[in-house]
Amino acid sequence: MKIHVLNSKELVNKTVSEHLIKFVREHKTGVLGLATGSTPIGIYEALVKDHKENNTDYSQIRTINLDEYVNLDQNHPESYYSFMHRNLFNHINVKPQNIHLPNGNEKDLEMACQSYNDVLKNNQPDIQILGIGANGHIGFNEPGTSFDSSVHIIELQEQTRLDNARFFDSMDDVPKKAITMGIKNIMDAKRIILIAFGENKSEAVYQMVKGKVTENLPASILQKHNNVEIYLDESAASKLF
Ligand SMILES: O=P(O)(O)OC[C@H]1O[C@](O)(CO)[C@@H](O)[C@@H]1O
Repeated sequence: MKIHVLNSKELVNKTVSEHLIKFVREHKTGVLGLATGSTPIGIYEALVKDHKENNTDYSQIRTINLDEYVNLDQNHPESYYSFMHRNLFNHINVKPQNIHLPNGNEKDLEMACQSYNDVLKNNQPDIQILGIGANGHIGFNEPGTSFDSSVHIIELQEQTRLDNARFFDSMDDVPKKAITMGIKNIMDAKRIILIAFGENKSEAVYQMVKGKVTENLPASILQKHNNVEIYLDESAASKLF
C-alpha cells in the first residue's frame, strides 16, 4: 500500500488524473473502474480538460462503475448514471456500449446482481478508482459486509444516507438501498487508486492503513491487495503520522 500525502486537493487531482491519462494512452482497450461521490469530481474534470485539449482517445476504453442506487430513476439527477454522464461520459468520446453501471431498476434485483457479476467477469478493471466513506465503506460496501461478497444489494446505513442527503430535496428522497460491486469484485482489480480528502475521512483512513483488517472497516481489506496507491490531502492524512 503506497501512501501519497500531497499538500492540496488540486495536486492530488493533477497527479491521479495524469496516471489515468497515461493509462488510457497506453491501453487503448483498457478497463477503468470508476467511483462517484464528491471525491473524484476534480479528477474527472481534469480528464475532460485533457480530452478537449489533447484528444486523448476513449473510443475503445470500457468503464465499470462501482454502484448505483436502487429504485431511483436512471435519469434522476442524483442517480450515479446521471452523475457519471454529467461529470465525465458526456464530455469524452467513450462509447455508450462500453459504459457499464449496475442496474438498480431491475424488477428482479438478484438477476441484476448476477448480470453485473457477468459484466465484471469480462471487464475486470485495470485501474479501480475508489473513494472512502467516513465509516470506511468502499463502493457501497458498508461495515459488516463480507470480504467474499460479489455484486449485491445493500441497505444503506443512516450515516451514509445522511452523507448523501445533501444531493436530495429531502431525507425521504434519499434511496434506502443500493446495488454495489462486492469487496471481492473490488479486490479483483489489477490496480487500485483510493483518494480521500478532508478531516472527516482521517479516522477511516487511519483504520484503513494502520488498523486491523476487519469487515467492520471494509477499506482495511486493501492492506491485502498487492497494488494499491492511496492519495490523500493533509487533512485526510492527519491521523497517520
Ligand atoms: O466522495 P464522497 O462524497 O465523500 O463519498 C465517499 C463514498 O461514499 C459513496 O459516495 C457512497 O456513499 C462512495 O461511492 C464514495 O466513495
